[in-house]
Amino acid sequence: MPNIRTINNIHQQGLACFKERYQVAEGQEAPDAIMLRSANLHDYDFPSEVKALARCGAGVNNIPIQRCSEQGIVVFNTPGANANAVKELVLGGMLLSARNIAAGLSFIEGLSEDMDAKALQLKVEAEKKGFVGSELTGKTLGVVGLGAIGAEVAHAALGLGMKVVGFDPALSVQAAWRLSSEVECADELKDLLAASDYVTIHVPANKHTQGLINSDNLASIKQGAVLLNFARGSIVDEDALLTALAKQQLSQYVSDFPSLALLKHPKVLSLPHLGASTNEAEQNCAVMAARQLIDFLENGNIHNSVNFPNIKLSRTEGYRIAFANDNVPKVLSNVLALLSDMDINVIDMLNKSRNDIAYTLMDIATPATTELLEAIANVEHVFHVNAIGEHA
Ligand SMILES: NC(=O)C1=CN([C@@H]2O[C@H](COP(=O)(O)OP(=O)(O)OC[C@H]3O[C@@H](n4cnc5c(N)ncnc54)[C@H](O)[C@@H]3O)[C@@H](O)[C@H]2O)C=CC1
Ligand SMILES: O=C(O)CCC(=O)C(=O)O
Repeated sequence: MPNIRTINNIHQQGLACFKERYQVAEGQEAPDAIMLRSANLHDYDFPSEVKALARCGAGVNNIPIQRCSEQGIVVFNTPGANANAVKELVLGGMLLSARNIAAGLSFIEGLSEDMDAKALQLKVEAEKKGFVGSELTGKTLGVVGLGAIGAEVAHAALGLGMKVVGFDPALSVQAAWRLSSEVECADELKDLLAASDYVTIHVPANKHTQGLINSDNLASIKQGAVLLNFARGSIVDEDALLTALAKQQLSQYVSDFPSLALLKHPKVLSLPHLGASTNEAEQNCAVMAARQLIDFLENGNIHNSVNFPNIKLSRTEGYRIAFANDNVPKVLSNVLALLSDMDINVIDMLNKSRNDIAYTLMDIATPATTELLEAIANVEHVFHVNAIGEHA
């Protein structure tokens, strides 16, 4: 029975996918796979049994991808499964800032209950001029990153009557197909920043996007613009942000990632990483992650991995083995020669590669023995081998 270790709060519907065929628990010993959300695994010791990690969510900056690849651990995420939840909160963030909602709420909270009803009305009507906002319709929204979330935000903003400018030099063909032609594409980030009343960031956090919004780029931003960050804190350089706020270059920063330097800043609205915290998104992510893990553990198939190639080989007959190797010539032929020497017939086979990693699914006529698995593991450049399902 395969073991699944959970880290973080994983939606019950996702856990239910494993049925009684799996042992699933927080702190589960000898896990075949780990399911998690935002926990930081950079210093985590992966037990030797771990074959896969499933991140119930989009961002994988909390996972040491390179180390996982080296250990033959397939890392999955759940693209798009929480995009609607983030989109709705970004809209909330724009409205919070456009209509001074947080300031209005704290004004009301600060009112004395000792007033009579008439005094309360007079106070409210007298003070409301201090909270006058502006409307989103007719304003320009700049969307940095037009993937699953960026596209949803762009479309919702068009629906509110905003003009939308996007920037995404690495946009996938699939993402381009789902994007409305009403979204104007900027050639340079600076062009987007100069044109936008609101700028919202939806790129992954990685070494290329760290400090993407820096003093150089902020110097181009339209005077008084609002910056929204529901992607990751590290994408915005904090010193540059504080300077831009002090110089009124930016009027507000709305972020899902509180930091000590910004905590009490009057022009910063911070939320406690709530972008994906809806029942629907948590369920979508957990169910998608669980299904991907099950297909991997039971069939070796890979769908939505961030480090291994996508692969799907239908099950017909025979006994399945999977192996991963450095993506260099001769490995497959060496493994096939070995099978031939051992008089083992191959019924079906599929080999895919992605960057430095090649991965093969093979259905053989007889159950894989320990001897066979060890022999494949010893082929030069093979770094992981596994018998899938029932074997000798
Ligand atoms: N606040 C929250 O709770 C959540 C935050 N996120 C964050 O949002 C990020 C984006 O999520 P998705 O839209 O689902 O990912 P996605 O992979 O669908 O889209 C990301 C897009 O960013 C683009 N991109 C990458 N580098 C870029 C750059 N330098 N400039 C412009 N575009 C660039 C990519 O080409 C891609 O189209 C995640 O990586 C995660 O960090 C995601 C879900 C929830
Ligand atoms: O699990 C969560 O609440 C965080 C989601 C998130 O940040 C992501 O999907 O990248």
